[in-house]
Amino acid sequence: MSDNSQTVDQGSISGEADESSKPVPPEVDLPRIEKAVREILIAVGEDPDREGLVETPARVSRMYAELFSGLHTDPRIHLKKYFTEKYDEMVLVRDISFNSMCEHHMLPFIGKAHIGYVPNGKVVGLSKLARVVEEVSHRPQVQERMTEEIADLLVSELDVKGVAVVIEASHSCMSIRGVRKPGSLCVTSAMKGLFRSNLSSRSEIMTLIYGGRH
Ligand SMILES: Nc1nc2c(ncn2[C@@H]2O[C@H](COP(=O)(O)OP(=O)(O)OP(=O)(O)O)[C@@H](O)[C@H]2O)c(=O)[nH]1
Ligand SMILES: [Zn+2]
Repeated sequence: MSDNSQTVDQGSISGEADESSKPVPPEVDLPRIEKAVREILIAVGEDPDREGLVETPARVSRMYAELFSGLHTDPRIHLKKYFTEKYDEMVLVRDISFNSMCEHHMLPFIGKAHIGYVPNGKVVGLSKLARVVEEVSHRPQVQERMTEEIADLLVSELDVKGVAVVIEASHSCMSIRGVRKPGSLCVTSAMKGLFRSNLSSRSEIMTLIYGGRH
């Protein structure tokens, strides 16, 4: 077990540094997670002191710190910096890959987000949309809420004329356990402003997202 200092053990195996080298948010209680993981190992009938598992609680605690890092960040900051442009046509960033954790089972759901918007004078750097996805996905989530949250952020921060967020993901909780349906894909969309009110804008953005691919 590590002490309370929140410092991150760099790991003893070379090449293992990527996950553990990320800064851990000060709010995350690594020793508490370690303790809980050790308890789970005992509860499922494992010996947490056997060689292969000795480092597992510490490793899993760092992993959760990373997977839930979005609980301690504010994605709005990425939308504060924008460019004033006259461009008032659609902008689409397609195929933004993400991984999130379903809040029902704490298992990953993995997929792609597509974000389209029509600016109202404010245009953001394209990477900022991916940064928003990163932060919103690194929380315990359900796909529908994640989709709405991204759309709402663009409305509130950029005052866009319209935003369309489409997310497609496969949920491990449906493939590796329970109903066991690998290959099923969940598709959600949130349409705001003119994408909600104007059918032709809506079908145009869907064509830009899926055109020629399905
Ligand atoms: N709507 C929605 N459901 C989700 C999401 N992630 C997981 N789920 C579902 O959450 C539900 C939880 O159902 P419960 O009946 O409480 O839990 P369970 O007994 O483990 O359900 P099964 O998965 O059917 O075995 C399941 O149907 C999951 O497929 C999500 O992002 N959105
Ligand atoms: Zn689940």
